[in-house]
Amino acid sequence: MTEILRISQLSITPAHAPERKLVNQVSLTLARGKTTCIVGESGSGKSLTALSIMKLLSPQLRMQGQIFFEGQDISHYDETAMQHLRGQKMGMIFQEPMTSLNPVLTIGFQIGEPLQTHLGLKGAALKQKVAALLDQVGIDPNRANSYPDELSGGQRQRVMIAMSIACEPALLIADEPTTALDVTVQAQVLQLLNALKDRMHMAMLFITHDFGVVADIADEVIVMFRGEIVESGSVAQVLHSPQHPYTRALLACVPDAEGKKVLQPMTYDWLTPN
Ligand SMILES: Nc1ncnc2c1ncn2[C@@H]1O[C@H](COP(=O)(O)OP(=O)(O)OP(=O)(O)O)[C@@H](O)[C@H]1O
Repeated sequence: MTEILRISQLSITPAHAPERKLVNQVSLTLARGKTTCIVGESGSGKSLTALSIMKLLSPQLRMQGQIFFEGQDISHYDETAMQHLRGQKMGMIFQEPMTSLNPVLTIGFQIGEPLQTHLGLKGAALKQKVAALLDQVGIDPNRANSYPDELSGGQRQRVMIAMSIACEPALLIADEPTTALDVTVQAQVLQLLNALKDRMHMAMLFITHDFGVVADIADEVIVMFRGEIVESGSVAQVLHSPQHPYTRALLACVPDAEGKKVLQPMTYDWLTPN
């Protein structure tokens, strides 16, 4: 296993309330060519964990712990050092591409930006690489001059994917990238991410609350509850023999064969009182 990222004892608290642990003592390792899914209900600390890797936490939050990226401790990197990593060595895609895409710039220009900034590409070489990236994510390269609002939701997410993989990052973080898409488009985007991860041999950290998605793409699974990891293991272990009552309760919410959600009342009697 080639380690790409290791988080050691990550804790995140509001600056004004250091006793309130939003993320508590989280440790995890991501390997090259593998997809690790973080699952958990809303507010369990999934996004904060992902944002802390990129050092994109709100200034109102404080982070403790260490983050190693390709063997380097990046916990104390300043903004300039992080800008060098972001978009080049680490890519990130979010649930809603319109919040990240600029509506007044063409998609070709936006896909080209990281290539200019990090790799110094310009002119014909830049145009050629943008066309190749569009093709790679399943968009006709002739659409490079389109604006984001001329595309469907699924196509916009494909543009975001093209931007995030443009410099062939070692790590791709995907925070609920398919939640806003309809089921068919969701399956296509998952398939695309999986294929790109394999082709480029990236480590992928994929955040979701959907065990159907986990079953489709995960190698490893981490279950978070109230800021802590309650269970982790291979996808087979966690999905087929979950050890923790919270994981079992989450799994019980997965829709059955007819698509009906079988909600089980969740009890928290396994929680130890603080
Ligand atoms: N800037 C902030 N200041 C204070 N609390 C915050 C801040 N950002 C997030 N939180 C809190 O931290 C907790 C974890 O948030 P996080 O966004 O990581 O959850 P999540 O598991 O990703 O949820 P979701 O699936 O809804 O995105 C939540 O209780 C949230 O309200």
